[in-house]
Amino acid sequence: MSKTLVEKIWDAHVVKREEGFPDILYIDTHLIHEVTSPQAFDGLRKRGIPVFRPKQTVATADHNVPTLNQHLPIKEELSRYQVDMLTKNCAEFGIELYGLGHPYQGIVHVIGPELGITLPGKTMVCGDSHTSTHGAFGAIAFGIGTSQVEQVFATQCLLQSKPKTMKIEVNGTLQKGVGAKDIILYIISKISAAGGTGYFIEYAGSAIRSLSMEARMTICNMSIEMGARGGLIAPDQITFDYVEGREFAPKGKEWDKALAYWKTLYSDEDAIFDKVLTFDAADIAPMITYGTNPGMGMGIAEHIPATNAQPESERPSYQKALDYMGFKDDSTVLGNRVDYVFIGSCTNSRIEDLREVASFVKGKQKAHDVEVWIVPGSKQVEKQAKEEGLDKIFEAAGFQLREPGCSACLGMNEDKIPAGKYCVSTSNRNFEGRQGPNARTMLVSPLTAAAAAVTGKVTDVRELI
Ligand SMILES: CC(C)[C@H](C(=O)O)[C@@H](O)C(=O)O
Ligand code: SF4
Repeated sequence: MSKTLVEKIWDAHVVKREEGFPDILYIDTHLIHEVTSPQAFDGLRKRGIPVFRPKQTVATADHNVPTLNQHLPIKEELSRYQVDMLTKNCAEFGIELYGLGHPYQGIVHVIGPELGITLPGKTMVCGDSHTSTHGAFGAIAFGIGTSQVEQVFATQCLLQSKPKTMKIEVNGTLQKGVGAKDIILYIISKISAAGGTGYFIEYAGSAIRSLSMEARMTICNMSIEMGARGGLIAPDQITFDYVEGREFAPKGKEWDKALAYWKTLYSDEDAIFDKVLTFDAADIAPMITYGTNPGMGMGIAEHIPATNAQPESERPSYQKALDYMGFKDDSTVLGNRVDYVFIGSCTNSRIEDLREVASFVKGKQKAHDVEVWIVPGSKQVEKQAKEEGLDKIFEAAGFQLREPGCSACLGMNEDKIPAGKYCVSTSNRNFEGRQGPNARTMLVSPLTAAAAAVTGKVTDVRELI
């Protein structure tokens, strides 16, 4: 029987299936961080049980870490406590930790791929919604809650019912100045922040196939922002080339064996998806969000949709979102003031993102009243950026290159955007207060963020390249 890619990987991991019950699904890799693991460790302690397969668990400190002076003790008390707890728990339960100061430390969804921990065909979970990022390799990767973290610790399995499948095809060629972030913001703006609810999404089509691994990660990362359980892309030569030689990737005979299996990981020609959507890459412009969920996005030169054009029941919340942002319906955001530019997060903090920004700003200066933060996704990205001299370009432009962590993606550490300020951000969520109480977030691509940094206002990057 023909199968979708999700079905192939899922079925290969079912330990037990019983009619009328969720499957018992084997989990190959469990990633953890300081926010969603403490209660799960406490649960184990209360029950007096160990982590069943600690070698299949990897930990990092990312959400609560400062991005300046990481060698000093963490100033915020709660953050320090969270990070200390993770260190203590990992030591007690025998889990490898890439904590502050470790050369592999970084955002959990950045370090998995770069270390070769993320591989095609795997099942991967983390107590974090953006675990979908790892799907870029053709893995089933999804976020879980803290009680499920405890379940995986104890059994290396999860009770899960098989998701519905959706295929999203993007075909054709992208316009100049348009990248992966614009593709995913465009898709979410078309199907809404709830449009993927209940589905596992496979991204396909020529525009997706032509993307680098890092760009594919940007796409899969935001699957959760349309409510999907996860997103993935069938592995191909681009995937294999990326994985080969990485620290924990299979080597020698193991590599050959793995590769032979990975080459079987695609949706069969006549596989049936529960839903199929198709988009044309040429229709996608540089995107920006104007509201308080990632579905409230538009081409940067368009006008904010009219409140009257919304379904009547949604008008009050639509208007509330625009009020929060200080925007009027049917107006443009082009030229709007920008106070902060944040280039970072598990969506856009990898070396290609930094290179793209650097090549745009080389020889340019940031606008004087804008604060620009570049936060690499990991120590390795930071190191590489410096080796390539990107730090010098950022410095000359007046950008601040900080140390790795989730940073201003969410207000859980010292990096917060002040109330009322506008932040053009390469992160993935623009919820009220996400970047700090009353901060206003506009989600964009790294290139659009770089353009805003240089002009000090919302700018159509197509006019500058
Ligand atoms: C803190 C964590 C649980 C959360 C998530 O699950 O996504 C965070 O990473 C986020 O992006 O909001
Ligand atoms: S960078 Fe942002 S979205 Fe990604 S894991 Fe950290 S807080 Fe969540």
